Amino acid sequence: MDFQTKEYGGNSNVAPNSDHIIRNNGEAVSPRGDAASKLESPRGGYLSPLSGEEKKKVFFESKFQRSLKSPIMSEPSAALVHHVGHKFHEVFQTKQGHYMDLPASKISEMMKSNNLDHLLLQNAPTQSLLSVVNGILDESVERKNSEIPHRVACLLRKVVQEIERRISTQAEHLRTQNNLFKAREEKYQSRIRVLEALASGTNEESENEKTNRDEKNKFADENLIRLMKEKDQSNLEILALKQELETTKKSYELHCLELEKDAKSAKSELEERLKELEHLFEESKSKVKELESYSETKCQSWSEKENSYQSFMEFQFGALRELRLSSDSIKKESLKAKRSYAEEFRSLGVKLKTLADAAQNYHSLLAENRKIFYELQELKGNIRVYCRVRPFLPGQREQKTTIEQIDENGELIIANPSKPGKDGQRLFKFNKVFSPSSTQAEVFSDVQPLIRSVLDGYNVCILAYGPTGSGKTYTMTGPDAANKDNWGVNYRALHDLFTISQSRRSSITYEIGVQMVEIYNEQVRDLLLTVPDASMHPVKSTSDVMELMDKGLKNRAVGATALNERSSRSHSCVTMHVRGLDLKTGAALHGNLHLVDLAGSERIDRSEVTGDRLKEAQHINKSLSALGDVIFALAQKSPHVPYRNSKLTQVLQSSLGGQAKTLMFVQLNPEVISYSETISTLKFAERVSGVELGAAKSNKEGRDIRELLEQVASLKNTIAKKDEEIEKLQLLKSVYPGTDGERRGSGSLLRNSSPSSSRESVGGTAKKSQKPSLSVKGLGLAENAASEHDNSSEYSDKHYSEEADSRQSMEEDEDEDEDIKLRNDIGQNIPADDEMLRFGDDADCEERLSDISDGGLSVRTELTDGSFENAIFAEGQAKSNNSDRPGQVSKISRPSRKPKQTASTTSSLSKTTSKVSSSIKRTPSAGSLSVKPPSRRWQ
Ligand SMILES: Nc1ncnc2c1ncn2[C@@H]1O[C@H](COP(=O)(O)OP(=O)(O)OP(=O)(O)O)[C@@H](O)[C@H]1O
Repeated sequence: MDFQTKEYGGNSNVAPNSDHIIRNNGEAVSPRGDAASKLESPRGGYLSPLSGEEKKKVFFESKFQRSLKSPIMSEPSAALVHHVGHKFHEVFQTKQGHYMDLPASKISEMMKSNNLDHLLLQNAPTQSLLSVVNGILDESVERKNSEIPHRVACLLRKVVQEIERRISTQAEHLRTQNNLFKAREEKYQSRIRVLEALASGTNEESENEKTNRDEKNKFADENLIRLMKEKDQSNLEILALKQELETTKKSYELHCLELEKDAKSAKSELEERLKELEHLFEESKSKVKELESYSETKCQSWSEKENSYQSFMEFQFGALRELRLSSDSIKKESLKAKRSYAEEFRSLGVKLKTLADAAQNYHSLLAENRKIFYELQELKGNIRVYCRVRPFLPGQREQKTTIEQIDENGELIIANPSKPGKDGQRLFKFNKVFSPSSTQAEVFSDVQPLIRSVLDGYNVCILAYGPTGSGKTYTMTGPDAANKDNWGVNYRALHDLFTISQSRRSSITYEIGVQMVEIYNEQVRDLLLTVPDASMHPVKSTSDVMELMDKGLKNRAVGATALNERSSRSHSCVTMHVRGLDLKTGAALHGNLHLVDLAGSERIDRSEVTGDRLKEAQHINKSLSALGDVIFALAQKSPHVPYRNSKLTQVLQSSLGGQAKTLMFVQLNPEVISYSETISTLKFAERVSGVELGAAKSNKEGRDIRELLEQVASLKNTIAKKDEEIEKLQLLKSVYPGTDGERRGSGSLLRNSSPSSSRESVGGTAKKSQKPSLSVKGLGLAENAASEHDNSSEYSDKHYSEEADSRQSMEEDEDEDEDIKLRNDIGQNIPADDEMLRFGDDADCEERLSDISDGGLSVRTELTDGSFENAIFAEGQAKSNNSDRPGQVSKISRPSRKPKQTASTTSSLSKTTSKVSSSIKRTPSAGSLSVKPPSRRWQ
């Protein structure tokens, strides 16, 4: 039975073939799926315009195909058929043509209704089943015995049963279809009948109507074709959509697979994570457990601690209670003690007040006493000596110094670099010592009162003495291109003079003139003019003076030495002449101010000079030596002072020996290399500070010396009274220890003041003969000395009369002869470069003023054999010794300046003197006698 052939029987385009099956989409496909055997669809690309019958057939066929696809047909879908058929062939044709050899197990498996092979059987295409049947039958035919094994028979039966089942199903379906067709046919028949009736009823209709109907039919046919086409189109679209759906399904499946894969990997990941988390959870659990146990132990220990603290606190509270009790009692005790202390303090306060009052009294007395002492000093006229130590210069590498100590009270300790320790130290005392750090302003502040006294009619002389490069010019003038801050004494003094004179102009009118000379190689030169006479320049202001001074400084002879790059090779002297007129009283006054920058006192061997420089140095040293002689003579109160020995001493005569106020700056180099120079300079300075010039006297009219002496006497009485008071205060203070310093101070002051007053009575105010001795005409320096007699002379009158000159020169000649003799006798003709050292050498014999009392002076002379000899001079006695110079204590132990009184002619000298003289003979000079300054001796 070939139902498919039957179905396609009417289609001329399709060759009915039992090897073809109908697919779901209506295509006839060979069971092998061969594309070449693909049947062309009646609605395919070969579609031609169909007749009405053909259209009906096509319509029918499509319906039939749909019914074949319906679930009534047990034929599986084309894809399934293809798949299952393939599988089915695999099962049965693994050994082609050997159905008989199929294993029994396989066949029995296939028999089982739930087995896969059974399913294969059920779903296999009918053609395949038939080919199996045919195959089996062919095999049995081929085999001679035609025996079919039981298992194959069973299989055959099964296959046949399946075919039967299908056929019966198909038959059933066909019947149903047939019935359906019949019903439809009837329906169409009735319609046809209706149409025929209609057609017969309209036979009479006109030909036109027939044409119309034909047209309508034609139109309907066309519509049908169009619809059919549309339908085909729709079918194609549906097919495409289906295919699309298939591909979408596939991609969806793929996507699903991917998703599934992702989900699987995510799942595995999550599972791993979960495992990890579980692991962590486990770990945390164990940690929590650990922590719990730890906190438990902690809790235990804390509770233990709490207990112990509790007990400790209780103990502490107990102790605190006890402490409070004891502190209360201590408080009470302390209050008691406080009260008693307050009581004691009160009484102490009362005592202290008494003491403070006493101290205040003491201090005022002290200040008063000091003032009196200074006044006395001024009246006494000692040459003031200020020492100034130069700092190390920039670039000076050697920083070792000989300056061991500088005290405010004017003490200076010099250390010998070759003798370390106390043994190598030497103490000097001056009015003031300025350290290297002292400023120009500080230095000037100590000079200022002297400068001011010039305007009151005093003569003032300020000298700078010291070795080369020690800062003499710096102190007097200032450094090169100095500004106001580092102006030296000169500029400041002049500035001060002008400032004060201006401030006093309502009561006194002043005229000021300036001179500037230098002494170079024993010649006096005017620095302001090129002529030898010193010119006097009236000046109106500081700037006038500064201009003149700058001019003068430029003219000054300077040269380089090994010790100083720009060494002053001359002594320079700036002199200010001040004349004042009191507008109220009509009194006239005149004062002079000498500002002297001495040439450097260098050792020739150190300065390494030759030729002209050597000559300069020799002159410088000679003049300084002459200055030393004058100082020595003044210190010794010698009746003869050798001013005439040098131009320098002549220029300074009035300042050194007159009633001028004289201040000497002793400049020191701090370097170790300058040690011997320093010592020599200091020894010289020491001598200078011991020189008494007598009371300074103002060159004011109507002022009498006697008044001053009376003043001194009354001052002495006042000092004596104050001393008594101080002694009383000291006694009072000794009751309250802790004020020793003051007591000591007072003591020292007592020691200073008392002998000075005594000494005053001896040394007193020596009135010295004043001789105008300067040969330089018009210099006016000697005017100071002659001022008492010269008040009426005109300011411009600078010349002394011929008569005076000749008289003076006779006297000077005598003095000079005497000096030369003396110098020859006592061996002073030592080399000029070493002359100043005469004052520095230690004497074998030392004269000490051991005790000074009001009535006289006791001189204690240390003899060479170590014994001492005392000589006491009363004021009268001294006077009788030297009627010209009352109170002078010269020639006690000093060898006579006369040749007959020297050590070589000892016959006229006393035993003591001869002893001293013989000791002096052993020293190179008479100047080696050491006369200590009063300030040092009295300590
Ligand atoms: N107090 C000081 N502060 C700073 N520098 C100083 C001081 N004293 C001196 N000097 C410097 O030391 C050097 C030498 O000083 P100065 O020329 O004044 O010495 P001097 O004693 O006048 O020398 P000479 O005798 O050779 O003329 C200069 O350069 C100077 O500026």
